[in-house]
Amino acid sequence: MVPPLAVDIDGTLSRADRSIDPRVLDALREWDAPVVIATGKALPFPVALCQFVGIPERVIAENGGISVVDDELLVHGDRDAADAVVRDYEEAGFDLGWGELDLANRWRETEIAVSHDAPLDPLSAIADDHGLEVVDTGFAYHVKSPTVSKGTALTDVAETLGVPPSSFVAIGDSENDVGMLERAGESFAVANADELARRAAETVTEGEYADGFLEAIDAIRR
Ligand SMILES: O=C(O)COP(=O)(O)O
Ligand SMILES: [Mg+2]
Repeated sequence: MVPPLAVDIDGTLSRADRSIDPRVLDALREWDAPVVIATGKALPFPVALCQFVGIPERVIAENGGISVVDDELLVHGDRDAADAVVRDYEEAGFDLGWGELDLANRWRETEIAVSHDAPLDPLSAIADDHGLEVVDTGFAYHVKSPTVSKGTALTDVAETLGVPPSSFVAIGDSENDVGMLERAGESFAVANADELARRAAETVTEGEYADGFLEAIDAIRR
């Protein structure tokens, strides 16, 4: 029997350019236990990934701000708080860096994503003033509640599935994965992972990106 899997998208199921490595699609579909897709992306992205892969919709989105598992929706974060940070950031002369049609935030309900091209220092200072924090996923900055993470969401999702979070294997690549890497019973960081994820994971794979993911699930199966 394989254990339930909690897996990040960008940097873990993807190639370096953020495209999904097609080899992971069948690997996820064939995994013989629950798969939870856990991402910083807004909810429609992991839901669509589950549908296109052909597995039940079990997802943690927005870094734990919102989750779906077996027909149940769990909401933890507060988009209004993040919007107040955006207002102050824009009043100070900065912008989120996504252009006019901001698809990164259009369907986001509990936090705000900011482009890596936007300046970080003023964003961190303003978020701090509002009691929020900024996490860097390696692909974007996310302004979020410090009490919400993929780890706190994994605890709730696991409860809904009727298993402890420690029954999961978690695989990720960045600081937004630390909470779930810590709560899972077994954890892997892919070789391209940032320092915080590498430190939180029990094992760092030799392969980068999806190569690392495939290596990790092979190791779990053995
Ligand atoms: O949306 C991001 O910035 C990163 O997403 P991820 O959590 O799937 O790596
Ligand atoms: Mg990632």
